[in-house]
Amino acid sequence: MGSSSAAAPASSKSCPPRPIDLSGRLPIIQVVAGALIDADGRVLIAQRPEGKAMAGLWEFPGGKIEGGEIPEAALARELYEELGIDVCPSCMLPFSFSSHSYADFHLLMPLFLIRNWDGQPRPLVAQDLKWVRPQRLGDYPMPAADLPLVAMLQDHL
Ligand SMILES: Nc1nc2c([nH]c(=O)n2[C@@H]2O[C@H](COP(=O)(O)OP(=O)(O)OP(=O)(O)O)[C@@H](O)[C@H]2O)c(=O)[nH]1
Ligand SMILES: [Mg+2]
Repeated sequence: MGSSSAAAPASSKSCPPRPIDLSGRLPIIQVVAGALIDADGRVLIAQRPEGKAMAGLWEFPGGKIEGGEIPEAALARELYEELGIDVCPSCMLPFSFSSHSYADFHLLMPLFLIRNWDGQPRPLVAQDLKWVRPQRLGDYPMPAADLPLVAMLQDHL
């Protein structure tokens, strides 16, 4: 208090590089994703279809939040459209989120953990689905925004 020195906070020196664009030029895209976890503790990932951005990469099922939707409603809709399963919003456990600048948009994506659903997931949109042990998720190329989420899942599950 009262000092005019403008020393940077000590923590700023140790901040790891993060892919965030602070210029304000990027539109924010709000997406919601779910990590389905089966009885063996494996996580479901889906391979993005040909013709879409980031085709071939593996991701957590989900998609863009549409106008007026809350994240849980959007995720229930996306999981029905993409996997043919019914998930009750109260079974979606908020886990973490990604805030990541790609070249042309900034992604804001909450990730929910889901252990209960009705139906058998089918690749209605994805090229392929895989149930993967958390420690093996690194074997599958995923979008850059997902990498911190994968690390958190590996620590948590
Ligand atoms: N669903 C999902 N999208 C992700 C993940 N990671 C990530 O960067 N994204 C990006 O979030 C954006 C939204 O994804 P999406 O293509 O699934 O959206 P959508 O299901 O509504 O499809 P649509 O826009 O063709 O209708 C894409 O640019 C996608 O690459 C992820 O783990 N899951
Ligand atoms: Mg999608």
